[in-house]
Amino acid sequence: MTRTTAMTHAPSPDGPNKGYMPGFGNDFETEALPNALPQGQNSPQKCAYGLYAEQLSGTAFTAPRGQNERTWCYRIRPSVKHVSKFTKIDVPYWKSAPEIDPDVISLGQYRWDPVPHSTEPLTWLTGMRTITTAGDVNTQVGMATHVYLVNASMQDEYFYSADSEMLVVPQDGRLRFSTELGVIDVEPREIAILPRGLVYRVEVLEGPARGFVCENYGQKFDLPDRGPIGANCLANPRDFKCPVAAFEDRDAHSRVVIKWCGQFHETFIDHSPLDVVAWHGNYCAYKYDLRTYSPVGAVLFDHPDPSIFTVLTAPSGQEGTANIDFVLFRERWMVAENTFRPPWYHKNIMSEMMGNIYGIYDAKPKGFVPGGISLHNMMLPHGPDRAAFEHGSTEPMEPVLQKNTMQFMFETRFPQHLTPFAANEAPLQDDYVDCWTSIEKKFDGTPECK
Ligand SMILES: O=C(O)Cc1cc(O)ccc1O
Ligand SMILES: [Fe+2]
Repeated sequence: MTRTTAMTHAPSPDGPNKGYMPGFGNDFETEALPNALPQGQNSPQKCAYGLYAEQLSGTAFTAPRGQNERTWCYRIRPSVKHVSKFTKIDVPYWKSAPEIDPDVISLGQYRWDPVPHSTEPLTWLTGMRTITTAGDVNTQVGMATHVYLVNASMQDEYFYSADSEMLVVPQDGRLRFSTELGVIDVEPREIAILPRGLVYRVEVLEGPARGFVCENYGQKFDLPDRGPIGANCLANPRDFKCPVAAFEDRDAHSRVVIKWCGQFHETFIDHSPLDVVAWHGNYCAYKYDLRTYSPVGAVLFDHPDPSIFTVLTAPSGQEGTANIDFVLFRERWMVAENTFRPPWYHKNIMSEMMGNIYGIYDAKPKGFVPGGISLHNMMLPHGPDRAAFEHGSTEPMEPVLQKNTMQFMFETRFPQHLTPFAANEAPLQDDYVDCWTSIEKKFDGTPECK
């Protein structure tokens, strides 16, 4: 995929983008101090303000031009000054693949109530609760899904994941990600993407905060090709927002935690590592407002595959078979005639993890509540519950505005394995499969539709 052009200046903080630069995968440039960014070259002998030049490579140097991502940072100290000796630490609820517990059965259809907020202080690190893992973090394939419960800000504490790109889907509360490349604030109905290797601190703007995370071990999320849909709709590139440069020149005893090959390590330094004064490049953190997603669907009959609602896709190397698809079910008109409009019954080679951001999901009018999760693993049958089937097969075929609805799916080609937390501690609904038990046999050998 070929990327679009550069923003050459930061938008006004009062303009429509309020401190963010619009565009997906753009080659951005931004500076928090005038003329901090060298022009015409990356590595001058001496940088302005005594800054150090440093490259952050998000792809192999030789990745094809359309995929090649890197950012040049002009910073108060090189990153190597932001680490000292590493010590391994325990972050017991944050798991990585392969994590296959012999006592946990992942084969099944599962649904959870929202994981309750905690009364104990929990940060982005201590509040991460892994639900499933898939693939292998060491070979950079697959993913993990998490619920985060955050009610405490990180103070003089920073984090980066060498393992993964993190897709954050808030469901409750508001968070601030102060990153090396600038500040991203997110709330429910928005998402944030934090690239592999980028250092950040997470603060609570409005708590307690809860949401979902997809930790992508593989190739980065990209916009899906639109095929015959054409140049517009679904997620439009200009609605992705990347922060302008912002830096901290602050001395304080600080802890940096690094996730690396599934293990966590800490190191202590005497200053804030968020010291990038200016940067240019196309490897960056960004956010996206899910309300700007323009769904396209069937306008006459039948129910298309849910891939029609893909927001972002992370390729796996096999064309058309994603490591992860991030799919959004949002408000839309249902107009198909002579059609069973809810999702059809289904057995899928891909594994479907779903979360409810708000409202009612048409296949499950009860039980799949905001903050809740469901998992329909590889080749396990699922579909509308009895109430949804009865409604969908008898409702008048008039246009219906499906209101108050926003759910998402992390769909992966790899089977997902439940963590012991998901199986034993999280509020698993023991009776989930009963939602299909009372589906009637309607067949009686006569040809009439029942
Ligand atoms: O609810 C699900 O399982 C997700 C889903 C939605 C849809 O519209 C069609 C198929 C599908 O798997
Ligand atoms: Fe499905």
